[in-house]
Amino acid sequence: MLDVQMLTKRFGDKTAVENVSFNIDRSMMIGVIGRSGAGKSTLLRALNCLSDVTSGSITFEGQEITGLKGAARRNWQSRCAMIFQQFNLVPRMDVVSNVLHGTLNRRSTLATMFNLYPDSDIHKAIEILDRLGIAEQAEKRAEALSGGQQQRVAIARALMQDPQIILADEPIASLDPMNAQIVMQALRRIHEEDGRMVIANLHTLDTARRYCDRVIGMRDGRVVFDGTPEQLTTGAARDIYGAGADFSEAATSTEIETLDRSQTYAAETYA
Ligand SMILES: Nc1ncnc2c1ncn2[C@@H]1O[C@H](COP(=O)(O)OP(=O)(O)OP(=O)(O)O)[C@@H](O)[C@H]1O
Repeated sequence: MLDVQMLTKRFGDKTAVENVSFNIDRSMMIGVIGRSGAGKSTLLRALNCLSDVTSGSITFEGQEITGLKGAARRNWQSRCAMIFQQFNLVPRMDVVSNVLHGTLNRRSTLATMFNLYPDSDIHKAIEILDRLGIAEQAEKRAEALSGGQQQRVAIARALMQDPQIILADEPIASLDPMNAQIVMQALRRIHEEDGRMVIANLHTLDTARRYCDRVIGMRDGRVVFDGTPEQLTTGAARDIYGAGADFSEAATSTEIETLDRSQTYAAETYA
């Protein structure tokens, strides 16, 4: 499906991604982990053709992605929707209109200028919001929603494109543990129910372990780990994060685990 070979991206003297290779042969949920500056965002942006690569190749279902221009590039970008840490919604615009923005790639300039959306698209947008549990927020301005709700609006906007791949760049980094969990569960469901591939940059080890089928660990632009969550031992994590023997996994964990523990505790207490 997705094949990345010897991908390199330099910014002047700085090599952000260096000779990265991996092959994903079926749709799965993949977590990319590593320290700040390891090259995770640069890799995702290259996959989405948001920035040109220095060398190497990316192919999806046999099609070369690197170097795509114009309409071919836009077509690829609509097949692999991107979600960002800061949601990138239009704050003053209502939720449904934000979601409908996901259809921009396939609408005429005139329709876009006059905000003309076919009824079928509006129904689809509401269905997707409903699926993500936020249909009742449809008429509100995006800025009036919580961070977790805004990220679900961003996921809904991505789903409007009916993408084969969802690329999520630190999708939960700005969220509290409860909302982080809701957003990760939404991404997991989208993968399982729709068969879409999800590739998410994650800053926490426990999130990658919990939600992903495969984890790619990056350090200084290179892939230093590629395996299942079970293979991601403390020793492997230490390599990825370049930490010493005193490495503590807790340092790369959010409070999600704590939250789960307290939920289990509550469940046990009230059982
Ligand atoms: N546009 C740019 N110009 C110059 N250097 C850049 C640019 N984008 C990224 N870099 C550098 O490339 C390296 C990798 O950055 P990147 O943002 O991909 O890392 P990251 O793993 O996503 O980190 P973070 O989690 O902090 O976003 C960093 O050293 C960064 O400073």
